[in-house]
Amino acid sequence: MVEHVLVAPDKFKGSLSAAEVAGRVSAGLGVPTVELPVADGGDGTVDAAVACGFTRVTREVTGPTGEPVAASYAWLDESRTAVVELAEASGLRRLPGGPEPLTATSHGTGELIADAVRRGARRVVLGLGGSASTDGGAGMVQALGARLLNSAGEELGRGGAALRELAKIDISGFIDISGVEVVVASDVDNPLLGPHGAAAVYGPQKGATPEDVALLDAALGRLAAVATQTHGLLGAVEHDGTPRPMGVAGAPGAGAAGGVGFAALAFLHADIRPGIEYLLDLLGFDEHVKGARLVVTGEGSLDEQSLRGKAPVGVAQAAGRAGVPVVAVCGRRTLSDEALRAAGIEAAYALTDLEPDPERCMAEAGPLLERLAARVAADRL
Ligand SMILES: Nc1ncnc2c1ncn2[C@@H]1O[C@H](COP(=O)(O)OP(=O)(O)O)[C@@H](O)[C@H]1O
Ligand SMILES: O=C(O)[C@H](O)COP(=O)(O)O
Repeated sequence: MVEHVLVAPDKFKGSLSAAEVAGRVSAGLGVPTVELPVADGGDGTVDAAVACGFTRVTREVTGPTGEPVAASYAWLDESRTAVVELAEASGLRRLPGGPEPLTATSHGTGELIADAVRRGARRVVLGLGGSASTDGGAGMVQALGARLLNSAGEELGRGGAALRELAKIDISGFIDISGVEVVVASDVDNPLLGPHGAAAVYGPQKGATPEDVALLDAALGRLAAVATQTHGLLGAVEHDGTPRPMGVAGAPGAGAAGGVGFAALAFLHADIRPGIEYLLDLLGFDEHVKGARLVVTGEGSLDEQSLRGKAPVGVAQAAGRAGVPVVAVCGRRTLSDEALRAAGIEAAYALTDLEPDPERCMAEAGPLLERLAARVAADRL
């Protein structure tokens, strides 16, 4: 049998989806390939799951600003697994106008989870990243039946800032998730609070000013404190009687997606896993890499961030375990050859090597990528 090339890229954000990248690379290589578009839990995760055999389920849910949005999750009947990508319902890309750091909500993500649970999900994979909100997952758990109340017993409004008024959480109407395994796939390991927390680190990319960051951090602290006091909150008390949610607030990943990581731990009993590793398992990477002579991975920008658990490095590690060499394609790169080799990537090919004008690189990404892949083939195959 002719050994195949496994083409397993992430998207080039802003120009090509992961499936489009895989298609163009295959066309340019001109040899037998297996295409396995990948994702790390953030934008494009549902698309990657659908490309590897999941069914797309689309629902109208609440967007980050309260406007309705059509959002999808991916569903696999055999294992009754739902892949819910937070960015689909509650992502920056769903903001109809400018950012709304104080009031953006994760509500729609909770609606998608509820839909998957009603459909009979045994496992819900919740992919985090690219969120518009810093609400500690408040909207998500409200959509799942929790009531977040102020001292007058009134339901809190939308968004993170409202949590400053939180006095009580009533979970008597919470959806029954017994028998549902919830796994959070996250590419960040920040805690909920403080200088490395959700508001401080990711608030600014959602439009938060320094004052907003301070306010949101305090509001998230209030959520953690009230969650700790909430009698009967899932996972509220460890076996030895110590309260869980405050500990949970410090857990790596609790600060992902504006604190949705925290809510998933405290309310959904979730396990948090490194996004790309978990997704590669789910997409069957180890099966596909067997017998391959080369893996081609990639993403839009190969930079310092890539080294911190982004898809190409995760792919390179997994391919390395199987003894298969890896090269990467990208739109642009700032990493040196040495840094790439240390991460297990033998060489990287950038569109900007072919076309120095960044705008044309974005606009003509598809045809350029085919040409770039032909270079990879000439060098490597
Ligand atoms: N066709 C392209 N040509 C050059 N650069 C690109 C292209 N597509 C995406 N990029 C660059 O990649 C960036 C997105 O990075 P990417 O790695 O895809 O996502 P993320 O940073 O979210 O992981 C864009 O802002 C842009 O700078
Ligand atoms: O706040 C978020 O959504 C993430 O935790 C960080 O998102 P990013 O990795 O997409 O920047």
